[in-house]
Amino acid sequence: MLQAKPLRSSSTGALAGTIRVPGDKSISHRSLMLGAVAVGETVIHGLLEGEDVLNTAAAMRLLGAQAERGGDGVWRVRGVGLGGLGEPAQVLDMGNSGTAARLLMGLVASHPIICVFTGDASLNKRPMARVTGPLEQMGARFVGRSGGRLPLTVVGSDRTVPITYRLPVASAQVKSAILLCGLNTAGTTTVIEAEPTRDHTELMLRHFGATVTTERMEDGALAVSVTGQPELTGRTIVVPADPSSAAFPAVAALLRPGSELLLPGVGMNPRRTGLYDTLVEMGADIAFENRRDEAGEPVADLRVKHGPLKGIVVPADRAPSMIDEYPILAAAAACAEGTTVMLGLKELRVKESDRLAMVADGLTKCGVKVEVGADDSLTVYGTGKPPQGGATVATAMDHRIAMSFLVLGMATSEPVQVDDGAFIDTSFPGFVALMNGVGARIAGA
Ligand SMILES: O=C(O)C1=C[C@@H](OP(=O)(O)O)[C@@H](O)[C@H](O)C1
Ligand SMILES: C=C(OP(=O)(O)O)C(=O)O
Repeated sequence: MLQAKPLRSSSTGALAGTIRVPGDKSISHRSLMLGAVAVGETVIHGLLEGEDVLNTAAAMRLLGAQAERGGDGVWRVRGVGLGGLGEPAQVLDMGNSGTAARLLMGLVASHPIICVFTGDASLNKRPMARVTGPLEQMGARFVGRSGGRLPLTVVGSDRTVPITYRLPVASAQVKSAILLCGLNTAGTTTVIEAEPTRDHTELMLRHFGATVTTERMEDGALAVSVTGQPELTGRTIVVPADPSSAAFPAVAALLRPGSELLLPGVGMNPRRTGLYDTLVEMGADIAFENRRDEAGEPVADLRVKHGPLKGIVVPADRAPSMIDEYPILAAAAACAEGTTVMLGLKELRVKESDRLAMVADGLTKCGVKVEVGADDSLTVYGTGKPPQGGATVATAMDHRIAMSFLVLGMATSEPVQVDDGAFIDTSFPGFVALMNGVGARIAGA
């Protein structure tokens, strides 16, 4: 259990400089998992060394792969080959990370081994039936608590069967769990998604040598198929800076008069950039410079300058491309002029915390008028003036809630305190030092 770490963020002057945001969390998890089932060595540059990803690395070692950081900061994974994962002698503790738990359950399900998964108090509340259901259809078995929560035991099988599965909820984690089980299953496994979710699993599977096809169906949905039991070969991976983490310094720069920040090499996969589209629609001055591809993923250097923001309506169909960015968007909306309406936020209720409730409560405490709709929408009434602040906000073991309110505190009349900043290390180690290095005033409270 981490020690609670209260933090206080006070109003700042202009923010200026360059922030090198750490590596993409989604891509980092996947690079370790696929490296572990490939033949030969995978070399990973820029792996996120956050708690969530370090838990994945530890789990891959317990399953028989080698995964180590070299003295040069580069990670090297020596894989066991597809189908070669061994039964772990210990419980797989995935900490705070839904991605690690759900994707790894999929990967081990097609191996004849038994794995016990657990997590921290936040992860053990999150729904797992969304992955255990389809994986059971493929032939794995699960034994655990009622209600489909961790801790639970996966009884894997080397006789899994391919399925065609239509996602009942827009989730890249569910899609990926099924594709990763399909990877070691003879035949073709297909996942149909009505709304496109992040496609890092598909891109990386191809990079390692698997055949993955994407086909548009008559109703507009996408059918993503993986051909089972390919030969995967170790690769070099360059992890881009995480657009979900870059969102925090980006919004901070937008809010503070006179600011200009450069954020180099940020991942610009179109399935991840909904927040940036939204901020530009709100009037933000963001330049996407030097657009290029790095190891199969588009990246750009973001130059963000302060300027006024106006309220807008954010449509529900944009949610999958900015699902983790609503807390920081809400902080921006609180400082904008006019009303921002965010539609289709039901999934926010099952993240590290109930993000819809936590954001609404925290903003209310900071003097911002908000409404949560019965349709899981969030309306934030911005006045164009700095919100009051002067409150302590609860974070409920949620890194993104903590960072969002620390950014808000840079712009409020009185400081904003968060009850616990310890979980920031799950996704953005070094956040406080990097932000203070460009002019923020975040300190222990
Ligand atoms: O696949 C992934 O790496 C992720 C998918 C999303 O979750 P869902 O699939 O539950 O929407 C996102 O919220 C999470 O931070 C990372
Ligand atoms: C939801 C998140 O991650 P996970 O589902 O992996 O815990 C997140 O990082 O915002």
